[in-house]
Amino acid sequence: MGCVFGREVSSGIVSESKEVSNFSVESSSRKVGNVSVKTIDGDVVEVQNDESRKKEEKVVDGEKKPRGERKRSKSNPRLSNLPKHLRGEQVAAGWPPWLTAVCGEALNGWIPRRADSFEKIDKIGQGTYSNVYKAKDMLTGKIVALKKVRFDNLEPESVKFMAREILILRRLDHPNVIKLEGLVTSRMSCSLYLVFHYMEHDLAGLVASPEVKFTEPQVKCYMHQLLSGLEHCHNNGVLHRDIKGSNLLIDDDGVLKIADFGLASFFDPNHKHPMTSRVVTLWYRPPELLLGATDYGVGVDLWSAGCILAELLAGKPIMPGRTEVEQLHKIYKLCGSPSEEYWKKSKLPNATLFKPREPYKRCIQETFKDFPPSSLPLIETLLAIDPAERLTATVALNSEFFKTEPYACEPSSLPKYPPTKEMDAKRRDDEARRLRAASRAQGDSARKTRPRDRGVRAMPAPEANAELQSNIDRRRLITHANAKSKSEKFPPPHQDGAVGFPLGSSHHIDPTFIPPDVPFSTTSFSYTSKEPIQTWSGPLADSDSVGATRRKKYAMRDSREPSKRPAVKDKSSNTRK
Ligand SMILES: Nc1ncnc2c1ncn2[C@@H]1O[C@H](COP(=O)(O)OP(=O)(O)OP(=O)(O)O)[C@@H](O)[C@H]1O
Repeated sequence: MGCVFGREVSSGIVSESKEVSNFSVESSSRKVGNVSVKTIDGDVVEVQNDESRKKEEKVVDGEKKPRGERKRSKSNPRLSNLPKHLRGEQVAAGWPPWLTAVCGEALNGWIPRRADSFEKIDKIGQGTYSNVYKAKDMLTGKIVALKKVRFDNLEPESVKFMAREILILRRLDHPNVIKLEGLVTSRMSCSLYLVFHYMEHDLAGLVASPEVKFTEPQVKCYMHQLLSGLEHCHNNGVLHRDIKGSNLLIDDDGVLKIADFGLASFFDPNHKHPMTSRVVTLWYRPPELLLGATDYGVGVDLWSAGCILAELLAGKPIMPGRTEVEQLHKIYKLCGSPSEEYWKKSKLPNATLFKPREPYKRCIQETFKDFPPSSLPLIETLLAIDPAERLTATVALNSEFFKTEPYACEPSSLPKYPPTKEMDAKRRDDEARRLRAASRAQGDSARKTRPRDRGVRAMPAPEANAELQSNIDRRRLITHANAKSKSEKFPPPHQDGAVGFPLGSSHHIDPTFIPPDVPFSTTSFSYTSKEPIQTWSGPLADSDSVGATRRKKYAMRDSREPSKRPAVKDKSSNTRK
């Protein structure tokens, strides 16, 4: 239940909204008990019970708020504000009404693509709330990526966040930002597919690949593209809030595109709204978010960009923390602890919990002494503890790093890599694990066939994050609502026990958890350009425990989902996204 069946009136995206109105369609609404059924030309397009409809109206549509809560609101860039008659035209064109209600503006000029006008080739990615497929567009012959987004159309928040991603993607238009090329709605499932240009690689996969070692011009080339994409997002009032290697996609022409706007948010530096601090994958999360900031800006993305720059030069992630507490200590150890002035001015919610007794000294120059000298001032700026000192993407693009020889290479001159997605690295791990198991079965020591430790993948932050039980519960609700699509199910509640990470502690980080310095003395690293890339992420463990870790990780894949969208589920916090 809870599915909305979008009527597929045509295939192909049209560029003129006029064409949309050419469809003549009869629509009607009727009530069966407390359930409303809407039909268009005899097809059921929406089934909702009164309760859920009220909830949805209250949240997603300012005009329909119940009496007493109604306010004449100004145009809110976070929501779609399409006039009713245009919405009607969109419904007539085959868009599900709930979708036009939440992101009608983003649908303008488009009509829905039919699922059967694409041929699925392979599953190429699995995200927190999506599966991504390589597919062929049967109309154009183009290879595309189809991102199947999971959501429940009766859950206003779930719809709202899905809509936000679409609205944001439609507002951005830059060579270094992934372009949303169309939407597919299907009668058969509750899912919606987002159509993107197909990208062969992602930066995390390239960094993890044993064959790849970037030169300075290549690092500059990727960083220039990343910062250009970020500059565009920020200038258009969008914070990405999840910059990390696996969200930086690269095509065979070396073009980098920022992808996955699932956590992105509109922001207006002149009209600030509190936002959730539970964003950005742990290793790339800036200190202010770990300290609970809800008033932040472009600095969060710039911090992540600084982590990426250092990672590209080091060949491994620079601060792979396993918990929020450990992450913060890694930051203090490398970047120094916040100054007294910063503690005073920032008034961060978790400041009292995390103010070290003795200040930590900043040691970026010593730690990265073998990096190209022109990279150090930029790393220093991007990894400034005070977000105000990180400046902007535009300033970073004008830094000495890009003006000093050797210059950035052209994207087209970058090597042509074999497919190297994070997913490919996972496949490599699985294959290595299979080989180990086979050799163990033959009585061989598993350690003899152990592949490079480098294959042991990082635990992405959402997995390492502490989760709120309410988030998990909410996911379960969505699961039940979506029970139709079997393969998309989340694990039943009893399997959540396999997660292995503490639940219910996201805003309550137990300071007693900090062992005096044990985790931190083992995580220091030094970089020399001559060193081969070594084990680059995740805790080292013997082969057996590696197997256990991976089993845990896969068991966690679904249960970690809530942390990806903390504000959606984190009812205990007063934050808005
Ligand atoms: N346009 C694309 N071309 C090729 N692969 C893609 C494309 N978009 C996404 N992918 C692959 O699918 C994966 C998941 O996509 P995406 O990050 O957008 O989803 P998500 O559910 O938000 O994931 P996550 O939880 O990892 O952030 C990506 O890491 C990437 O490997």
